[in-house]
Amino acid sequence: MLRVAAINFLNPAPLMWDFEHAPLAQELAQRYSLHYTQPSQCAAELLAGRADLGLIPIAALTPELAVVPGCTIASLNEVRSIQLIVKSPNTFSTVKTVSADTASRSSLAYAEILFRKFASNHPAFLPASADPIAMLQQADAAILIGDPALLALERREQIEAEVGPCQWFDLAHEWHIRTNVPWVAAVWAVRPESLGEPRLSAAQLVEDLEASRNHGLLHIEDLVKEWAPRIELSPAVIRHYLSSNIHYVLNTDCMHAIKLFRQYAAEVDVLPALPDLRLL
Ligand SMILES: C=C(O[C@@H]1C=C(C(=O)O)C=C[C@H]1O)C(=O)O
Repeated sequence: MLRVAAINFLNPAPLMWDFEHAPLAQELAQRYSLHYTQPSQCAAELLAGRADLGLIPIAALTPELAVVPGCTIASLNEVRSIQLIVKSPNTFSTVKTVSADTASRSSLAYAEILFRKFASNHPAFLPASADPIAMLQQADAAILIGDPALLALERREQIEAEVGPCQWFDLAHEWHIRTNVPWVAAVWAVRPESLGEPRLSAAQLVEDLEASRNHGLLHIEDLVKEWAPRIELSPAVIRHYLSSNIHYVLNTDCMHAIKLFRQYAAEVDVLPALPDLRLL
């Protein structure tokens, strides 16, 4: 059994289709045991050896882990679910404090790169839970990721009525316009020693994950129906998010983007260098 750390946000739902739906869920349950948690926690579990496979932030990749080819959580331009909210009249270059959701790893490093490399600013990051009003009451800016960011966008007027006018930046878009590469958040990473006879082969793993993603993308309408009662977002927003905001294919542009992200993150001293990306 491969122990899998998965994320319980809306965006990985298409990747998880076969694991959560008939007809393949039962068969996959013989090869994989799933456990859902937050992105930062997935990485911690994989690195601590409590999981063998995890959907992990690219900020958490280390030389010991191999990237599984095929799937990713990325965005080609606007992602919606990663918001940097800046209280006016501050801008990228004047913000001094950023209240940041600790569920995130990649997004925080992207924000640090945007501040340090592209705005010559070095604000302090204050860890916080994902409550936009409380966050903006204690800092010049806030970073929200995942479902709380999507929900905050819907409550924008109410939030600004409490904390004053703000500028809302989509971090994937901000990264893309400065670098011209996709914004990549997460990949499936595996501890390579957990694969092979008599356990699962690498080829079977790649096949299972890609098939699940492909089936998920063919069932976007079913996912919209499943998620609409679970989250306060309109079916149209969920549909657009799953079919247009998030990009699920780990292509060569995304691989290049991961390398560029890690190179910049090392340059501005946010993450250790990762010169050789290990692919399964
Ligand atoms: C796009 C998103 O991707 C997530 C963001 C991550 C991060 O910032 O570390 C990690 C995993 C992804 O599921 C999101 O949740 O909004």
